[in-house]
Amino acid sequence: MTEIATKPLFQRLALVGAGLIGSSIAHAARRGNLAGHIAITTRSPDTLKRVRELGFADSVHDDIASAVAGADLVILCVPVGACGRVAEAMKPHLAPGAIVSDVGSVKQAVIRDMLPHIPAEVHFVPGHPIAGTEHSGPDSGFAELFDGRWCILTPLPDGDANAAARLRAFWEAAGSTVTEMEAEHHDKVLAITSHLPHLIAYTIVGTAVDLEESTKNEVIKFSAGGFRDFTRIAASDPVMWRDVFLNNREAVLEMLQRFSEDLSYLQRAIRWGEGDKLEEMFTRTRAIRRGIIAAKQA
Ligand SMILES: NC(=O)c1ccc[n+]([C@@H]2O[C@H](COP(=O)([O-])OP(=O)(O)OC[C@H]3O[C@@H](n4cnc5c(N)ncnc54)[C@H](O)[C@@H]3O)[C@@H](O)[C@H]2O)c1
Ligand SMILES: O=C(O)C(=O)C[C@]1(C(=O)O)C=C[C@@H](O)C=C1
Repeated sequence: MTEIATKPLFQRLALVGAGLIGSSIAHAARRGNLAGHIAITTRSPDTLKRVRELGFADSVHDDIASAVAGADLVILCVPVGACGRVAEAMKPHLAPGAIVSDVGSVKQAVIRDMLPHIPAEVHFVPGHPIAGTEHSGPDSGFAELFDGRWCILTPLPDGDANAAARLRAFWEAAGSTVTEMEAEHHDKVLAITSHLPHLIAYTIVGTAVDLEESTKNEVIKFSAGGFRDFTRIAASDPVMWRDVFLNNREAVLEMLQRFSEDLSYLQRAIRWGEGDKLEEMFTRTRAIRRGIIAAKQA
């Protein structure tokens, strides 16, 4: 159970981007009384209209200047490739002492793109909630998204410790368990735990779709269990994931190289009938799954 704060942690929370993550933060902030006022802005007029209809913000702005003005916490919830441009646009309107954060799935590229646009008297604390779904847009958000999930902060080495502590308190009150990491390490870890699995899902579903017509029909008809899980992941937002791969190129390519080598090893074992090698690998991976479940129950 998450607690409801008696006094809001922030006076005015400004969210830039009202998709799955932006709208979920608004819902979670409302649920926990985390902000005295929730202001939202986003790029498309259709999304702005929908956010007004859904009513999860106190004010909805068609310009970034009025949304971030007077905010003591600003969180960018846009695709990682757009973070630099958004930071540049909001720079002149940020209040001194404000905390600026983001939720991008990649950290080094976001820091590289945003940092030049952060005024000296504003505190930049990058972040990444490890929580999501395959859905996008303002209708997809919900208050419970972050409950029991990790949120990784990657504070800058010379950043303000008090600002990081305040952002940590915000995410904890939103239901998350917060940890800190260096941005480079974050990008490596997420490349294998999140980015590569998405790339594999996109590939396997694409391969199935490219099969000749008769087989394809069978794939759809009998898609249960394993393949269905891949189709869920492969339904994730194309723009978001395009930006993730373009902005975490080095780490993803490194993990992809290692993955390809391991796949070739299994391919060889199948070709030469080396059942012991297959069994040994599958036994190791089963133990990992069981370890994850046991850790969750502990
Ligand atoms: N979806 C997930 O599972 C997940 C999980 C954790 C973090 N993230 C990160 O959160 C961020 C947002 O992802 P999402 O899932 O909410 O995506 P989404 O597609 O649901 O929403 C993106 C929002 O950003 C807006 N937008 C796009 N470009 C913009 C710009 N230049 N200026 C202003 N608004 C702009 C869109 O209109 C939309 O409202 C991404 O950086 C992503 O890497 C996503
Ligand atoms: O649960 C899902 O659908 C997700 O893909 C969430 C997921 C992940 O890979 O775990 C996706 C991207 C993020 O940056 C963080 C979380």
